[in-house]
Amino acid sequence: MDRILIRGGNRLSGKIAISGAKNAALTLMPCALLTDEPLTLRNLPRLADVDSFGHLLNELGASTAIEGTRPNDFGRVLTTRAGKLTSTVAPYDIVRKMRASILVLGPLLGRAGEATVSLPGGCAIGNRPIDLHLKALQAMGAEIEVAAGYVKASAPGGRLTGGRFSFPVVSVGATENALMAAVTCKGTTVLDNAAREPEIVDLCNLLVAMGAQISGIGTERLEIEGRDRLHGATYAVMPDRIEAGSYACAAAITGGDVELVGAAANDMRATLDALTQAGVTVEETKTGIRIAAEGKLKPLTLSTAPFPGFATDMQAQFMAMQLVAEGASVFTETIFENRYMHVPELARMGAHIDVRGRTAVVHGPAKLVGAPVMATDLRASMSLIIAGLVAEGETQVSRVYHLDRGYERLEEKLQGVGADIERVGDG
Ligand SMILES: CC(=O)N[C@H]1[C@@H](OP(=O)(O)OP(=O)(O)OC[C@H]2O[C@@H](n3ccc(=O)[nH]c3=O)[C@H](O)[C@@H]2O)O[C@H](CO)[C@@H](O)[C@@H]1O
Ligand SMILES: C=C(OP(=O)(O)O)C(=O)O
Repeated sequence: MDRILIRGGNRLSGKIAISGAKNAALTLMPCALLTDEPLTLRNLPRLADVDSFGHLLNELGASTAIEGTRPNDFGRVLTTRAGKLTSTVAPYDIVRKMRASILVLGPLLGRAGEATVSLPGGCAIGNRPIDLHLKALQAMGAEIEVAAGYVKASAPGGRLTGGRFSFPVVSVGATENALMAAVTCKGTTVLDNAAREPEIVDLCNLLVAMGAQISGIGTERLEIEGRDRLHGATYAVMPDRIEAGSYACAAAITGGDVELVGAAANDMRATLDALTQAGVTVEETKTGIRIAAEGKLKPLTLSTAPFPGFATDMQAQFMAMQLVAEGASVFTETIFENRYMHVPELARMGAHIDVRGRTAVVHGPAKLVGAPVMATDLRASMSLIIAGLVAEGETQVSRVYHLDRGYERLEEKLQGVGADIERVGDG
């Protein structure tokens, strides 16, 4: 199994190209199931999750063609055509690899009037139930049964009907599933307390490009007028705000000066505000965002929240960055119940972090020393890389398949700005 080796101490400087967003790609790809015409997505990142989603679409009868498969290509173009669905079953073998597979439920039900999707189960960061996905679809008339590890859903008479649903908790995935079903409904659907993440806006914009009628885009109330038919479209995936934020933390911890080329500042204000509060210079440039750090970082108090709040997907990377800040930083994780798995691994490198329930106190500054550490989930893995950039000696990160789910060519991008980092195989 591959490992990543980092020898700490290099200051990062230069430019990093930001890839298309994983979490947008994974909700745009299932939209191909909503039409018999081709859907072309540009700026698709080269990631394990994107490949798994392509396999799932093919399993359902779609044909996919990817351009830009040479090793040096960034931003692939994927054309998917689901002319005729040959199956409405998303099997366990594929779903277990990628939780986002649950996002075929809404579009399959909308287009075919039926869907059978394996329950995604929990994952390292929490239980992650899907009750709100199901309740939102039930509000559109879906009949749902959960048995033997599968969700079996059908639309009476073959078509969903518009309904009203208010999410008791903000859920990105449930809002996405509800939207993709609502665009096919007979009549109007109103979704209240909907998620407002930029990836939801990206999804709405694609659906509109496919002929959907949605008002309230970017707000917590979405009103969707169902359509008899959607058509194909060509659409570019938004830049990855979490990848950009991760490299911002990497640059800042090394006292570096890096331009995140292609990053969209409006999608990541809470991240940029937190960097500014830590004493990092954040400057919007013509082509992206410049991150420059000098001197000691200041401690932070951060609490995760749905957008526009501070993203849970940025918590681990900020925690790593704050290891070198002058004083105690306080983190509160409000979205997922088990998202501090990086803490014991960071402790192996010399970090002092106290966890009490949802709160973690980071006692900085720590003297970090390289160690063998284990990646436990995607963003936790990135926090180990960030700490490794300033640790004395060599840090070895194992289980790098977590990183490959969400960071396109991580080593290459970090090498390009001066990091001493490489991937090695066991053989
Ligand atoms: C592929 C993708 O886009 N993943 C993102 C998505 O995950 P995902 O869509 O799974 O996260 P949600 O926004 O749904 O989860 C938010 C909270 O709602 C709870 N919940 C969710 C659904 C449900 O039916 N019932 C329920 O109780 C969850 O347990 C969690 O506590 O948003 C998360 C929150 O920003 C991010 O961390 C993930 O990176
Ligand atoms: C938690 C994440 O992803 P997923 O929902 O795909 O597990 C993430 O991107 O940080």
